[in-house]
Order: sequence, then structure tokens, then C-alpha cells
Amino acid sequence: MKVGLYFGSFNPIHIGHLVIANHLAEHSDLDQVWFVVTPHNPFKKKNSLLDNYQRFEMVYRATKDYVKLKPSDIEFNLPQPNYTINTLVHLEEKHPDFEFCLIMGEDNLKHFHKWKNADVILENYHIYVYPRISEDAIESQFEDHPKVHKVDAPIMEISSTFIRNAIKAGKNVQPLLSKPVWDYLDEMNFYR
Ligand SMILES: Nc1ncnc2c1ncn2[C@@H]1O[C@H](COP(=O)(O)OP(=O)(O)OP(=O)(O)O)[C@@H](O)[C@H]1O
Ligand SMILES: O=C(O)c1ccc[n+]([C@@H]2O[C@H](COP(=O)([O-])O)[C@@H](O)[C@H]2O)c1
Repeated sequence: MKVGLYFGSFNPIHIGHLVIANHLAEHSDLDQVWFVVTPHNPFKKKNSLLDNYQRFEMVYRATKDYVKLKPSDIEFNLPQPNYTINTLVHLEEKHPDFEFCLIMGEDNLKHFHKWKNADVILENYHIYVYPRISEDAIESQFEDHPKVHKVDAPIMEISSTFIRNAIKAGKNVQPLLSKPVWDYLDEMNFYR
């Protein structure tokens, strides 16, 4: 089975994330897409981050009606901050029969050279890159790399930061979240 790994904080998961994951699951050779909920992204402060299990619960609720989309808590018990290379090694040991690939926005590819062991990741994993609007240029080493595959997915310029700030300001963000996520988040009074 070929699995695309979609790493993120998902604080909260929004329809932009879902549209991309579903597009990859339906229009590429991937059999499944796993949302890997990251406890601590090495590039981000943990400030406004909800508890791991609450972010996982939102991903679980968002994906439970999609057979090809799965939540993953694999990083919860790995050392923090979570370096993707460590998670990949761990996943290979746990699922030796699966083929793992990475799913990444064009914006992330632009900073990919700063990731821990970026060269090792690229040597061993295919990366599916979807378009994002961003100002920095993609490094030429990645632009035509045989392991980097551009995917023509829709561009959805929504961010979790925007959603958190809008909720705090008392705005209605319901169209940006799937209903089960909105219901949970509202019931739990998150981000207010
Ligand atoms: N609207 C979007 N469309 C496509 N990809 C997205 C979108 N928003 C975030 N992503 C990507 O999804 C992955 C997980 O997102 P993550 O939750 O970490 O980011 P985010 O929504 O930008 O959150 P924040 O605003 O809290 O930084 C990252 O690779 C990120 O680049
Ligand atoms: O391994 C690294 O060095 C590394 C550095 C930055 C980010 N990542 C992973 O990339 C994921 C998405 O990053 P971001 O910044 O777009 O939220 C994040 O959840 C981490 O798992 C990984």
C-alpha cells in the first residue's frame, strides 16, 4: 500500500487541508493519506497550540467519513521537537510493507533544505508537492528533482492562524471548517 504522509500541527484542521488530502487520495497513485498530527514542529513556537489529543480529535472527526484519509498520532510518543526524519524511520519499522511518501505545499518545499537530514529524506522518499501562493523561490535543486512530483491540486488560501484569530475576534468561521470539527471546537470553546 502506498501512503502519503501529510504532516502538520492542524491547530485546527480546516477545509484547505482536507481538500488537498482528498485530492491526493483521489487523483494520484496514493492509496491513503495520513494526517500526522505533530506535537511540536521544530520551526514553530508552541504558544497557541492546543493539546495534542484535542488536535488529533479534530483530525479524527474531520476524516472519519473518508475511507482513504486517516489520522495518525505516531509522533505523540517520539522525542520533541518532531523531526520528520525520525518519524519516517519509526514508520518504516512499524509498517515494513507500506511505501511512504511525503505531501508538501510549495511553500514548505522552499524551506525544505533547512529540515533535519533533508538530503536523506529526498534520497529515500518521493515528495508530492501541491501549489501554494508564496513569495520565496523554490530552490533549483528541488525544482527538477526526480523525487519531487508536482500535483495540480486546487489552491486554498486559508490558514489555521487566520481561523484562530477570527474565532478570538468573535467572527463566524463555520464555512472554513468541516461540520464535525466546528461542532467540537464550538462545544469545547477552543480559541475564544
Ligand atoms: N490552505 C492550505 N492549503 C494547502 N495546504 C495548507 C493550507 N494551510 C496549511 N497547509 C499545509 O498543511 C500542512 C499542515 O498545516 P499546519 O496546520 O501546520 O499549518 P497552517 O494551517 O498553516 O497552520 P498555522 O496557521 O497554525 O501555522 C502544512 O504543510 C501547511 O503548509
Ligand atoms: O524535520 C524537520 O526538520 C522539520 C522542520 C519543519 C517542519 N517539519 C514538519 O513539517 C510539518 C509542516 O510544517 P509547517 O511549518 O508547514 O506547519 C510539521 O508539522 C513538521 O512535521 C519538519
